[in-house]
Amino acid sequence: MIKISNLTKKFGSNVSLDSINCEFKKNESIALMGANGAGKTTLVRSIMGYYHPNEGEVLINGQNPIKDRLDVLDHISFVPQLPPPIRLSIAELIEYIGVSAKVDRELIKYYANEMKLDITSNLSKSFFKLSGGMKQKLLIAISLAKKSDIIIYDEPTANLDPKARDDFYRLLKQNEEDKVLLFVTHRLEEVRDLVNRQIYMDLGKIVSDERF
Ligand SMILES: Nc1ncnc2c1ncn2[C@@H]1O[C@H](COP(=O)(O)OP(=O)(O)OP(=O)(O)O)[C@@H](O)[C@H]1O
Repeated sequence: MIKISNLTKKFGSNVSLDSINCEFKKNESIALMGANGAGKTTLVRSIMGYYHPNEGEVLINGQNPIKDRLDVLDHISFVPQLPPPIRLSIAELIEYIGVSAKVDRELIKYYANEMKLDITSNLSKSFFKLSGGMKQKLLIAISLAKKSDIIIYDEPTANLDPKARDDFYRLLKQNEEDKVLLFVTHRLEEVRDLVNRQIYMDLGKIVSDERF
């Protein structure tokens, strides 16, 4: 589903991705790990077409995420490390996602409820004014409701309390079949039951890649 060939991304003279070659296939759930600055987020962003590579390419189901951005993003659910500064109210955001990404609004509410996020009494509240954990819960609910082939999480649990993390991992376990799940994390112990492949990056390279 995702094929990364000889991918190099530099910022100035800093090589953030150094000739990465890697494939992610259906039913693979990958923990992507490595020290701060190893290149994990740059790799994730390259998969989503945020960056023009210096060399090499990414293909998602044969499509280029820069040239075919909208088509590619249609297949991806993504929750970033830090929630974006969205100024819409929760009701407006759900409506926007429902229309633009054709996500079932009721399913968003269902997953929000499963994540113990009280949407109903917060509908008019600005996303911006939610707590860090509430924002993350809503983004997770949207990511699950979108029913994408590819789910990418970049350290999504930092703001979640232990109960919410358990809820999240339970829902994810129910949703991983027939998908690629790419999970950037520093806490392997939390996702060990969820993943079947473990990749370590260091200095922009993949230094270990194990399936189990
Ligand atoms: N937009 C950018 N402009 C300049 N340099 C960048 C940019 N994004 C990332 N880098 C650099 O690329 C390298 C890899 O950063 P990246 O964010 O991919 O690391 P990471 O593995 O996700 O780290 P962390 O675990 O801290 O999130 C770092 O040296 C970082 O400074």
